[in-house]
Amino acid sequence: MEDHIQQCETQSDALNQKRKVRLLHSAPCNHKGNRKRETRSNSIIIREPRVDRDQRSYSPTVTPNTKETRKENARSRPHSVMSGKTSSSDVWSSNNDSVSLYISKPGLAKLTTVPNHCGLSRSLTWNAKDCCYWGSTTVTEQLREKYHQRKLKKRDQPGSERQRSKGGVFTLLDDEKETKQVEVPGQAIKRFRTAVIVVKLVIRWFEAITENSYTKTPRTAAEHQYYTLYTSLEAQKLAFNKNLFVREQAFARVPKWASHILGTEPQERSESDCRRIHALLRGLKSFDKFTEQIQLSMCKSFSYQRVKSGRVILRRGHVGFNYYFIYSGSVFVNIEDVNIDGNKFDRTVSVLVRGDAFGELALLQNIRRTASITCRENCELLYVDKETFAKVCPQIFEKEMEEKEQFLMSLRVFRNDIWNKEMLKGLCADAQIQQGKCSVIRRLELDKTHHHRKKERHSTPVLSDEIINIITNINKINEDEEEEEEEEDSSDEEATKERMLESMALDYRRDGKRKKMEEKADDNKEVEKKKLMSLTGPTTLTSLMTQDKKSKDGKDYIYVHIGELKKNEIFNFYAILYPSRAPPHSSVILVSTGSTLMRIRRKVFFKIATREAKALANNVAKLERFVTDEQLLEAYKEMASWDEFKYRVVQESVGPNKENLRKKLTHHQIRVVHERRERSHKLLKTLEKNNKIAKKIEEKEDSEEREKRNKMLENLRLKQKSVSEQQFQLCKIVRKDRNDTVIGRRTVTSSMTSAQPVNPVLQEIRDVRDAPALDCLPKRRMSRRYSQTTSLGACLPLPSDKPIPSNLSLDYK
Ligand SMILES: Nc1ncnc2c1ncn2[C@@H]1O[C@@H]2COP(=O)(O)O[C@H]2[C@H]1O
Repeated sequence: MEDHIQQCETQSDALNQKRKVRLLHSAPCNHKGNRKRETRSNSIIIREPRVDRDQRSYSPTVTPNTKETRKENARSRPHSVMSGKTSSSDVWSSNNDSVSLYISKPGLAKLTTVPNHCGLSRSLTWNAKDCCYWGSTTVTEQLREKYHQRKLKKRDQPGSERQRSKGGVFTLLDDEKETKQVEVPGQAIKRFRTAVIVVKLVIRWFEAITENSYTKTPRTAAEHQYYTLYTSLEAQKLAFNKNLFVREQAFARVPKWASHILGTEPQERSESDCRRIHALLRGLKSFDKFTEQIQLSMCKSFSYQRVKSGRVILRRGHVGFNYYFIYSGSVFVNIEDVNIDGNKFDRTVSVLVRGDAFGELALLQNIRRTASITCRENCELLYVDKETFAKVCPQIFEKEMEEKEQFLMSLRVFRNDIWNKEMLKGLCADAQIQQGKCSVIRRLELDKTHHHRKKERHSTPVLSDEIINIITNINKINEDEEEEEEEEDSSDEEATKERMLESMALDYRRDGKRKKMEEKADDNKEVEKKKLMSLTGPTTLTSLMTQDKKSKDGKDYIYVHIGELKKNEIFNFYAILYPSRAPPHSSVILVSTGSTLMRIRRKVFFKIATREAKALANNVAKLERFVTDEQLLEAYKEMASWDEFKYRVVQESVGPNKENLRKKLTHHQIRVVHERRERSHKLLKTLEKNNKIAKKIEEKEDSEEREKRNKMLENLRLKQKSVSEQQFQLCKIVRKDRNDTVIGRRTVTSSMTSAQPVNPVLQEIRDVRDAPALDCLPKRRMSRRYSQTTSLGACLPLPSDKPIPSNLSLDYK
């Protein structure tokens, strides 16, 4: 806009130099002052206007609408020309130096000149009944001077009527009544500029807030690893984000029509609009739990918001105003935690995705936000305000609360006689329902004898990288801590246990890949990450294992899957209640795989529980049976030896693969191969000899000899047959040794492998098969050459001068 104005100013300066005021009128206006369609026949062009100061009216010079005048007008017309229909109160203006047209009444036009520099404006009026403004003009120096003088004069006059516009542009009002109210075009531009500045400032302010939200908010470990993986291009290449290709994602965008409806005021939304929005949102998990009536009333008042990845939507401790639904994208739920050193840090407890909702706790209980919500991916949110929420939602949440209460009542720990309704309500209010499966993993310390064995194993009992959120630093529990103190403090153990639950909604696969990315990160990031790690402890299985390896105690740990959490079971209850009393084997990890959990905070539990309730919990917890470390170790040993046995059997029956073979080839073996090769040469020579004999016999013609010859031929054929047989077998063995997957006739049974007793004939054939090549090749390429040579071995030459009888099969290829 500013550029445009600048351009116009330059143009008008140029026109100023010509000292010419040009006003062009062409198409006539109708009686309302609106411009009629231009018809050449009756249009007029007004040029070189004369301003009659006394009459305050404009007397244009009328020139005929000829071809020449039109051409000249076209040339002189600046870019800033505005044209179009005029109506009452329209202001046409191009820039501050231009003469503008203001239609105050139908058929009455006011001309306002606004000199650029001195800030003066001049209103002129003329009858614009049949006129249309087509051009721009400039105020002459002389005119400007006069205006200036007149302005000063007017200012000095005590009773003079003078108005000062908001934009600071003066409007000299004429004595005549019709010129009293004049809208100054320059003023409009000024206002526009002010508006632009305000908008710019607001945008900058928002940007600053957004920037703060990104940079000043400390990230949790989960956030950090997510952004490390999925924000850098390099990382994206390495980590394939399958979610980007999930079908649902393609459709999970609020369509344009819906965002348009959601952008309107609630009172402007029609019944059908609400129905359409309702149809769109049906199927969202947390939306579906409301009755249709509530859903419709929500649709009436929904607002729509897009939030970019990394933005903080809610901050813990803030006052709650809205209740949010996630239409697309996902968010992190972060709470504050305390680490071993007593430092506070943010920890991701959950990831909410499309269909989830958040922000109800603060509204329902009239408290501050209990957690911070940060955008994980770009999100589309729909939210209702506090008032609407208060009107429609509480019934639903009451129902949900009842369900939670019912569930708690079904548990032994929350017996009716000890836990009254109020207490249960208190628990349920804070409790979160979380989705996830619950495999229980435990860290097991291996003894020295098993340290060795473990290395031999080719599979570990650890589930996989999916098991990520691990409890740590169990050994550092301060055992002297008083029980009561522990109840109050959110101690390390509590944090540890909470971290177990953390695992339930995170994307473990991605987390697992984090380590690789960490290695690639720059120094600053490394430092940051180390700081983060020191706060939160390792968050991936890989990092935990690395830590275990590095630990100075020299102990060897493994992670064992010890079972599944069943319905109505409480996870590691005793250790959660009394961390200091818990045996060291309580290093248990809960791994999410698909069930629904209710998560009660230990702190809240102790806050609400009475003495009896605590005693009851204690009793229940004591009934919990965990396998001991010894039992686990025993089971592990058995498993390890079973694994070893299986491995050995497989090795023996399948034989060494190509890679292993290459590694295992010793000098001795190479020598053996040489010897075999020589023997195969000998065999070939014998074959050739036989062929020569056969030729000689054929040459002899007498009948006596013929019989002999026939016999010999028969013998030869038999020999040929046996050779081809040998070659066939040789092929098979060679292929088997190459570890090829051979289909149909090529398939070699395990009876042919080295693990089986060796047939002397086959042994001979083996000699042949390994004949060429291994000697002259570098070790690195041996296996390849080996395969080449073995395939060559399958094509050993046969006596070619006699056609092979049909009964001799060479169908071994
Ligand atoms: N552990 C959690 N799991 C999932 N959502 C949570 C958890 N803790 C808090 N929230 C949500 O985060 C919101 C933060 O604001 P509120 O306290 O209003 O309401 C909170 C819940 O909706």
